[in-house]
Amino acid sequence: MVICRQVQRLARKTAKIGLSAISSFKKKALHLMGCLCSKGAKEDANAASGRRTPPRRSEPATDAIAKDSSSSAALNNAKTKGNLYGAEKVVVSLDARISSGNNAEFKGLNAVSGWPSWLVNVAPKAVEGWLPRRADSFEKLAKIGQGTYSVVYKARDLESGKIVALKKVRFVNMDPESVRFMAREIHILRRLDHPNVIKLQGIVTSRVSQSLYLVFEYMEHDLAGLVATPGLKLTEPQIKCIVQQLLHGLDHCHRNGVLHRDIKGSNLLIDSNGTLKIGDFGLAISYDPSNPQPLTSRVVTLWYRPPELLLGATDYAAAVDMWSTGCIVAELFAGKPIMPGRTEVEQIHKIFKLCGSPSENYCKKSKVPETAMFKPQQQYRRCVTETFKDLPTPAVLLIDSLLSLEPEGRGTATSALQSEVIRFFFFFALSLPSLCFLYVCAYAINSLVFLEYMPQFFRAKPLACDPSSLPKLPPSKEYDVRLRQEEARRLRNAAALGGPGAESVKPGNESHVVASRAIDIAAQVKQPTHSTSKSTCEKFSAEDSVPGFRVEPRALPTSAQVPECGSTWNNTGDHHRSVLGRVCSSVRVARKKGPSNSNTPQYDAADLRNGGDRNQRADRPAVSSQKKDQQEDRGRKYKRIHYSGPLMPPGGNIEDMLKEHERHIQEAVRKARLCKGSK
Ligand SMILES: Nc1ncnc2c1ncn2[C@@H]1O[C@H](COP(=O)(O)OP(=O)(O)OP(=O)(O)O)[C@@H](O)[C@H]1O
Repeated sequence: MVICRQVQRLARKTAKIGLSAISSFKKKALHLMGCLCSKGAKEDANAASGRRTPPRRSEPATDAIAKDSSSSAALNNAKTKGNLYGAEKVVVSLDARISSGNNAEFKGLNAVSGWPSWLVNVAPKAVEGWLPRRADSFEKLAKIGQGTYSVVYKARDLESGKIVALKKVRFVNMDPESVRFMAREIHILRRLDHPNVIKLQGIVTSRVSQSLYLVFEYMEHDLAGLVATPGLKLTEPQIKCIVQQLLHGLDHCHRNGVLHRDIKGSNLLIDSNGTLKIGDFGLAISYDPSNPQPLTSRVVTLWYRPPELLLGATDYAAAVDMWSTGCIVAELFAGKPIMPGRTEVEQIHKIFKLCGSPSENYCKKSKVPETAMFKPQQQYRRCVTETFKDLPTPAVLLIDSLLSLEPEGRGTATSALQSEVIRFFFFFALSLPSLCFLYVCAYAINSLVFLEYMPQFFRAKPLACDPSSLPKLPPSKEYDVRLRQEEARRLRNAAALGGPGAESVKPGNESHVVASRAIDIAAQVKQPTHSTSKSTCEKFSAEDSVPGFRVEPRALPTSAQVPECGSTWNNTGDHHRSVLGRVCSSVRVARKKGPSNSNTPQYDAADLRNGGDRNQRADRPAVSSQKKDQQEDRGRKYKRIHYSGPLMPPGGNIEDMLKEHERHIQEAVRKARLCKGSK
């Protein structure tokens, strides 16, 4: 009887699960339909083929994506969030008119609703169904982050009393292309809804500046800041917990046809409860695996960029995010970035040194003809397992699979999480003795299907901890680490030069203690933070300063550490330090020697924010070298054409080029030293 009842209950539960699975499948299908006609992807396609997408004022880049959010479901959703996005009454009245399909009328309504015309004219769908929040309904508390295109503030929502993050995005002369790319970010954010993906809560328009504020839930930490916390060593269960959340978030993005294309520590935000959320969808794009479109290869921050993108691939998918995930997993265990290349050339060299030279098959399969040229003369053997031999075996297996040169070898976020499903299956089967045959099946499936291919990372003990068991620390961000480094350097320079400020760091002086403490802190910082090309963002308008909080323009950090190439990583190893940031752009050097990229895809303004200027942050040192130009003319910056393609001239020799490249770096470092000495 008991067994009978249990079976009945089980049947009912299964039916429920089945129904919810069907409805979630329907939802996903709807999402997918939305992205099938993604113009974001088309734009990338145009960019890759060298065509410039003419600005179409009535049809923004992300128009098609927005069809999804313009559905009555999305509007209903907006209604439920009436307070956040505007008064419910107004949204309801919008609903009727929008559904009439009169776009012009909608634009007018939006203008009436308070959206600036430069936004509704270019990207009406981005804000469809939402009403703007007023800037004065927030109180800025502090600047907490700075990105390439944005400044992030901690703020208080005066209506709800909640603490939020305001990401301020400024546009240059309301350039329609930049607005369109911004709109794409908004579209993508509105489509995603998952506990491990940052939620866009609303948009604030500013009357006094040509900018928008995106309102997000406030997150205390980012992973880059956490990893760089002096003295902090994450335990294996904590690392598993972080990676698991990251994979869940990525799984949601990929299932919804979104590639993030910038997975890195500073974009993985963690709140005070230990919940990780993927943030910064500025480079994200909608894609349809069944109808792939060429995409720009100039995405993903250099250290986390997969080999195929470095080689100029334009046909790629979710595997690019999986490579970055592999770099993150290894970084969490090693306590520092594993492949901190200074240039694209150095980056690909580091990859080959760790993951082995590409095979003949890889070169043949690669759709980028230049791949074969990158085959180093000296054959590198893959040494991922040796390099990480001190790490737990399941972790090494996971890293090894995620860092596959072949994108197909990296698996998917779903497959990386599969072992979890199996664990659940085990539990389920064990809890019902009458169904113990399921246990046998589960075991058989697991050993046959997964044991060989799946890293058993999440199944092996120790298991992932609960997010609430992640370290409780004061708010820490990559930005905080940078500030600490900058302050230490400033004090160090002042002491060395004996100039103004030197007095305050004389021994015996109390400030000296402060200075040496700051230097200590900088010395303790385990990981270099990523300098970004914020030349333009560093000029703050009066609007940026808030009472009691003055925002000072800051110099960029110029030093970072570089571990020995090919060295073995462990959790305790000392970090090699080296001077960076003064390196001339060897990428430019390489390109100067190269052909005039005749057979290289040209990326036009359509992808500027995406693969062009925005991505310059990826090539950090190269960015620094361009900083001056950018300061000179921000407007012109948006007109520059960037391209991705061969890093080497046809017939060139990779070894010679690397030697030449190294020589240029050494020369630049020597010059910088001389310069410093002569001051
Ligand atoms: N919701 C949030 N809560 C707290 N801090 C945040 C939030 N969103 C972003 N930040 C902080 O601001 C920084 C910059 O934000 P974000 O990455 O979104 O901007 P970006 O211009 O795209 O930056 P980047 O060019 O570095 O990718 C992040 O690294 C993070 O530390």
